[in-house]
Amino acid sequence: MKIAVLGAGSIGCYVAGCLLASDPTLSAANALTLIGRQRLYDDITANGLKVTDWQGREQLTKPEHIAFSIENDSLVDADVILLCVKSQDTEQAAAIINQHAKQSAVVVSLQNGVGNAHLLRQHIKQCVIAGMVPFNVFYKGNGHFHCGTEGNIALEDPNNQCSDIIKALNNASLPVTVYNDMKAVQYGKLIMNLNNAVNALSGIPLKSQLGDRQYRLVMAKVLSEALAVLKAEGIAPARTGKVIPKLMPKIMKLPNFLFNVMASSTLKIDPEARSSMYEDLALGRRTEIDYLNGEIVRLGEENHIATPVNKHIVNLIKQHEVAKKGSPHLPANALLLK
Ligand SMILES: NC(=O)C1=CN([C@@H]2O[C@H](COP(=O)(O)OP(=O)(O)OC[C@H]3O[C@@H](n4cnc5c(N)ncnc54)[C@H](OP(=O)(O)O)[C@@H]3O)[C@@H](O)[C@H]2O)C=CC1
Ligand SMILES: CC(C)(CO)C(=O)C(=O)O
Repeated sequence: MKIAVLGAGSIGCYVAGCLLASDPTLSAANALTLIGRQRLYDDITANGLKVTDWQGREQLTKPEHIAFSIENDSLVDADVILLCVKSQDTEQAAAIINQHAKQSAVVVSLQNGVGNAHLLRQHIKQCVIAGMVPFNVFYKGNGHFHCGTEGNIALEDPNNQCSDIIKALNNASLPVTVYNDMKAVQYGKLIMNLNNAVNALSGIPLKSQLGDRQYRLVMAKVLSEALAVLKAEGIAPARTGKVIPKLMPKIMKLPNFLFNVMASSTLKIDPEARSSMYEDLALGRRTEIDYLNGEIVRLGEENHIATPVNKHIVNLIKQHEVAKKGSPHLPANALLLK
């Protein structure tokens, strides 16, 4: 099996680093190629790929064992394409797959957002598998990618086309759970991802942000709006972490001492972890806001349900995307409409 990671950033490099470190035959057979940008090409071909996690994983793959390409035609012989670009780049990635990949390749979307697999199916002929990555990965520089939270990768596999990649991921200690109803899983993850923007605007690590009741009260409002909208759409988001989505607003409202008791058993999170949207603001990149809180605003409009807090958060993120000055470090009360 030849694997290509299209969009080698935080998730792509972490997954690739775990796969390469766990199976030396992948690099010996040139069976895993990362396709990404010059910036990470320069870093990884100089420093190698180091993957660590909050539970003590520490694996290094040396530069000479890594195939990193900035050319899209490196997709040509891939049997499995792990698609790890941001949602706003999916359509362009589909065009690249159309141009360069084999018809028999299986394209696995490891992206956040609920529409990527559907969009891919509209544009490419290859088999598309919807996936979901529950854990957080943060790029620390010098080829180092750190995973700061827990969880199994979720995949669908209706026609048993993923057994080899699932085996490889499991072997790399990236356990996979196969779901029949990925739509519910993706909406469950969307619910979790509504915190990405709050975290990016706060500018503090996820653990500190969730430990602060004022930010949690913002999240309670964001989540209540989202759950009302999904209910109107007839979507029951699956539980993707330890907490049932519909209980989340209540949990967010708990006083600190009760929240901390609950979090100590359900929320395993590295003190340094931050959302991918924080990283996007920090690096002056476009964020996925339109596909996360923006999706709730869109569904709210379709169902005539007001989503003022999500709307305000979408506007704030867009404002700070344009400013390109990183996180604005806003206090919680600035995330609520006056
Ligand atoms: N980071 C995290 O903790 C998590 C992220 N996710 C999801 O995973 C997906 C990927 O996120 P993440 O890894 O953080 O994103 P990154 O931005 O770190 O990685 C994506 C990389 O792909 C590059 N890219 C985009 N288009 C192409 C292309 N056509 N050819 C080659 N490279 C390309 C981007 O470059 P450029 O910046 O120049 O566009 C970027 O370097 C997102 O949907 C995200 O929501 C899911 C769970 C956790
Ligand atoms: C932090 C996490 C894991 C959940 O919100 C995430 O998906 C992201 O950073 O994009």
